[in-house]
Amino acid sequence: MLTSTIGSTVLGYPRIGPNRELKRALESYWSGSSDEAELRDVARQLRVGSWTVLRDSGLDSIPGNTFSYYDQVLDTAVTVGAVPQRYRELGLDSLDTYFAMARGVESTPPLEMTKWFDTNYHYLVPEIGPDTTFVLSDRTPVDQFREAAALGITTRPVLVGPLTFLLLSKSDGNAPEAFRPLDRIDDLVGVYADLLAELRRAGVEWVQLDEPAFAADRTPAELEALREAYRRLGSLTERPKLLVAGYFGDLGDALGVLASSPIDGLAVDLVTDPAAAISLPTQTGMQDKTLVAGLVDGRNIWRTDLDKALTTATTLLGSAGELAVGTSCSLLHVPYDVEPEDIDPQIKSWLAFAAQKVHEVVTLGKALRKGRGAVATDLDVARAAITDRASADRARDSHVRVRVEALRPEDARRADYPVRRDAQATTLGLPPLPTTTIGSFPQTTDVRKARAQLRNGSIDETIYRQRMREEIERVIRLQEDLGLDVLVHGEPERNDMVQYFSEYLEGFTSTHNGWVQSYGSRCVRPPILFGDVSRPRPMTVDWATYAQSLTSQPVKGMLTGPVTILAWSFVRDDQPLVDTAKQVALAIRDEVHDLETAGIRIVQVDEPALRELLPLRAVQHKEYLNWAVESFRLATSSAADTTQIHTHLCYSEFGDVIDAIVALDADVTSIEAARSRMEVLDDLNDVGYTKGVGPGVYDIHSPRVPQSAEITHLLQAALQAVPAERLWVNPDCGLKTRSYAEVEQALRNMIAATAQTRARLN
Ligand SMILES: CN1c2c(nc(N)[nH]c2=O)NC[C@@H]1CNc1ccc(C(=O)N[C@@H](CCC(=O)N[C@@H](CCC(=O)N[C@@H](CCC(=O)O)C(=O)O)C(=O)O)C(=O)O)cc1
Ligand SMILES: N[C@@H](CCS)C(=O)O
Ligand SMILES: [Zn+2]
Repeated sequence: MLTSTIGSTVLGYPRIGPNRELKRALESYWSGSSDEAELRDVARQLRVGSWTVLRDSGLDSIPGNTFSYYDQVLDTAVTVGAVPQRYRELGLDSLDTYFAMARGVESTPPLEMTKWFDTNYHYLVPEIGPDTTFVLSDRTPVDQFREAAALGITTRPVLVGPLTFLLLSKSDGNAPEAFRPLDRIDDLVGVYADLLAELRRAGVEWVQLDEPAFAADRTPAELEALREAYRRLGSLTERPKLLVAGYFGDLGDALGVLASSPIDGLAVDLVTDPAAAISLPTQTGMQDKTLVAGLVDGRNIWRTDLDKALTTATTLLGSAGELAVGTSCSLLHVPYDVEPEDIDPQIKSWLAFAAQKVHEVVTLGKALRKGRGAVATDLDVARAAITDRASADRARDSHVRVRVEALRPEDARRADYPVRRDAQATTLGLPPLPTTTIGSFPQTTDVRKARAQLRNGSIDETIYRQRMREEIERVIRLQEDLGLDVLVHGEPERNDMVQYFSEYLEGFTSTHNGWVQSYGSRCVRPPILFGDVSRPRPMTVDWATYAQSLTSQPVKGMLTGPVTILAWSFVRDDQPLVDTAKQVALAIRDEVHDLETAGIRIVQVDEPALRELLPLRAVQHKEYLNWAVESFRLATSSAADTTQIHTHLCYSEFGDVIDAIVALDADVTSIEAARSRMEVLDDLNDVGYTKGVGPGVYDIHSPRVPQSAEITHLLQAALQAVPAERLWVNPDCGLKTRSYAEVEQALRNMIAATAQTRARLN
């Protein structure tokens, strides 16, 4: 009989390394500059570092198996033996087979990658079919438990739960139409049972099974599968205690199902779903379980209001066998440590990154166990910071608020599309099937190095700007040489399409080392939006006008839209997102205006995160889509009829947002389509989209260079759905992660395919 409690814990921890050690080790291994032993050594040091920090912080229960070389969903696929045949056939060793699934190899593309719920983290989509042989194939969770144990540290291995794993998977190529990966739940649970037995034999007391898929709408059959799976797992004779973690929102009916299952603990996200604090005490079945109250926000970087958290915890006392405290979700989504950051001291005092959040959880745990007096100093410090933030003048700007108040519906409306279309046709004079790109050209080592040199003071602003201008000129000449119709400046000056803008805007601050994993070795430093947003001066006009001065072809101005700026920032939590979105929209609107005044005739406002912020529950979709669309329109509607507004969306699951894409009212929409073989065009027709559209004709996420015949084929398919007058030709996203060699050839082929298709038009 196991008796241990959980006390205080976090549901997961960052793994890229406090100084992105894993990124560097991975990229060095992939480039052949280091070997497997060196990579494994870095990985081990990172694990040991995290376990030690967590142990020394005083947490009662430490999550294990939170390290991954690329992605935890991919790890799970490998653990349960779900490696598609095409990767097995490559004949690579286990690590390289794993990386082939993650990144592809010359002959074989990678697994599809998509967003992890409504976060900016991406997972690899497992492929499951009726013939997938589930078998326990990898013992990493057991090995890592032993590795920590050898250091005297007891961990609680974290696994993606079996339901969430299958609900995030897709059917493989052999599956009949009616097959769903969840049909295989019984077989998969068998493998989890084997793994749980091995973990128990290794001495594991608690295992955490993550089931965030139940924060989204689920069918009765899926809830039934949840009940049955945990009935089976809970009934095993040889197993550790089971803590099931549901996060990212309201668990709905799954809460009752889990509460009544024979599991030992339930972790609930009280940050995204504070109402659970009211429903939990009424749940039957919790009296013999541990409730981990997720009171510390695992996804945002604000200091926790500890008084409020303790009040919530107090209401939960007695509603479960044990009341433990934790983070709302894994800390994977926040940077490691705010302490070394050179942020304005007042703002810094409002923040908590992973290390600080661990301390908050420990403090809450102590307060619950020993009383508030035991942590009085910590509570005082937190209270002072919360009060300071709530009353800080710098978070409020009366000019911004007056401007938002004065907005009228017509500020977010342009003239009718036919009027704009005719005006733009006259001023732009583009050929049929105009060719363009999505904005970024490769971010070369030289460009990044120049930015690093500017940061460390070894070059000054003048030299930096000169280097960027040289890069812009190179990109313009290349596009002219290729024969593109609408050019871009290539975005060399941007560290990131959101961070760059935040560095110009009032109301934001940014970090030097606040990296968060986005996928694999790729990281972002989400800016911190702490106050009212405004744009004191132009952000892109100099670069765009410089590019335009080099060519007679139109150059597209390039901006990021309000929804994407919010989605990829740490956003203030003291006012509704819609209010913040309007402020950001007005800042972008000012930039659109200035670009137009400076002679830029086409402006693209990217909204790749439109789908990402869509709430997990359908009942909330309408409200979100309304404000998302309105903020885009507010950002773009001051444009003259002659100014062509483009937008760009690059994730393929458009279904739930397709009407919103129409409502954005952009003159031209570029959209991912190559992988779905242009099907999205029919979807757009079905919802009455009648404006310009640029379905991506090749996938920039792969190093593979498309042949012109393939592109011609796709263009022919596109012309079945869209008349030539409305069709644009472009890749499916920006080119920043590719090399010039790939980009040049791919674009050459795209232009050749366009020429061929144009020749057949008459
Ligand atoms: C389009 N996507 C984006 C998302 N989110 C964003 N915030 N931005 C996006 O573009 N989400 C969805 C998709 C896919 N996600 C990503 C995320 C990240 C990358 C990527 O390529 N990241 C780069 C880092 C980009 C950056 O901030 N660059 C800075 C700093 C560069 C750097 O590390 N410099 C070195 C020194 C320079 C040198 O010597 O080379 C250093 O500081 O140590 C910059 O350019 O200044 C990454 O490398 O991870 C892509 C898609
Ligand atoms: N303009 C951006 C959009 C990426 S989604 C780029 O080209 O990188
Ligand atoms: Zn894109």
